[in-house]
Amino acid sequence: MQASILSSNSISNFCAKTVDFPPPSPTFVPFLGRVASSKLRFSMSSATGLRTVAVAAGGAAFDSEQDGGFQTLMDFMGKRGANVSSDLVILISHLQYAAKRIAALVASPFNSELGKQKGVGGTLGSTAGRDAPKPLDIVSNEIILAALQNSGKVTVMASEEEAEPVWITDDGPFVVVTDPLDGSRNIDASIPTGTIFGIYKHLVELDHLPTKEKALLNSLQSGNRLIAAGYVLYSSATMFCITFGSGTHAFTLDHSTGDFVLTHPSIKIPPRGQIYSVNDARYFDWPEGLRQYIDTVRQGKGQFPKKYSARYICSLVADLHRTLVYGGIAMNPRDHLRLVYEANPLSFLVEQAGGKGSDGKSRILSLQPVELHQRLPLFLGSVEDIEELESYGEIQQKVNPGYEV
Ligand SMILES: O=P(O)(O)OC[C@H]1O[C@](O)(COP(=O)(O)O)[C@@H](O)[C@@H]1O
Repeated sequence: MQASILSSNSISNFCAKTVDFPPPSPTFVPFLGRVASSKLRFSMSSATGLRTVAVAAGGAAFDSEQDGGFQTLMDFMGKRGANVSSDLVILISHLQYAAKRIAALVASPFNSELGKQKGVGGTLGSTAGRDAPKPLDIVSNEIILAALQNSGKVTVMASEEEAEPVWITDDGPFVVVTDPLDGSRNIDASIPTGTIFGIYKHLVELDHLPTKEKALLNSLQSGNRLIAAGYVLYSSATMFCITFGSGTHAFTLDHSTGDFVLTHPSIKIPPRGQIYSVNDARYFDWPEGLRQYIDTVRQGKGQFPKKYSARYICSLVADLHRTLVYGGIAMNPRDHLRLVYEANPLSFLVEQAGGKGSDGKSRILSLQPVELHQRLPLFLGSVEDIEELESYGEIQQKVNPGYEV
């Protein structure tokens, strides 16, 4: 069957070609869905009939014939786009291994039994003994911690699942903050979940302090000191989305090889979307400004003269991933999400994609964390949508009655 994959009015970078569909090489498949939004170009090759040329971050091109059809996360870090230190390459390679283990865990037929044991047997306190089944977020925490330990590159890990930062080794060059399995409350319904992480430099100037103190201060660095951040989305595809401070790039897990393959180079969030994402069962606890904004865009009476749509998965990584791809706002206006583990890493990713991360008043990355598990309102998304929302004044929800669901 013949199909034209690109029309003549497509982005000027692309050459419109008629190719065999499905393509002769199955290795091409992961790229097909990205053609319109990425910087991939296609040209005909006499040998394979189809050749892929992609322009990665920093403009470095790779060629499918020379690279076997893909650019993996390891290729990207090692030689093509990110230009990161070998220490960071080692750390990320351990993190991607952890991500694959968690992806297998959340997809396991046995996970629902684990998930029901919330609050039992984990790091935060055990009442059922060592052999008790553990909830998935605790198991995920252990997987991440093991990966960081095995990397030899991490001094301290601060995790949403640990009351205190965990000191790992004195001479690791990095500090890692993480929410090992966000959205796990949805796991029984097979709704997407995600891992979030941020990477800072180890502050050697604090080395003289007692361990507890230096562990805490290393973990409380402001988001504008992040050197890398990412999330892993466990959904219909497992995606590893990362920034090293020069663009946001997403890689999709190829289950046949175990590689994360670059599918979304240099993500650019649309400057305006038409989607808002919020738990609007809380409408009557919202301040007037937020209610007015939502009422306005719902009716198509905002700065963008079309009615907005609502999407809310209640899984932050999934809600943000959709927002990066389609634009709009992903928000939680109450003091619920954590500055250190969620807001900072995700804001770094959003800013590197051209968007904004705000607490409704200030830029997230400029905030100085004062507590490890500090919570705050979070608004992430397209620049124009966030600015319009902020123009409504009070949008932070102060009433936080501790919802059960
Ligand atoms: O209950 P709300 O306010 O809708 O919050 C839902 C949010 O909480 C989360 O489940 C995170 O909560 P936890 O950090 O307690 O796991 C997000 O994934 C989701 O976006």
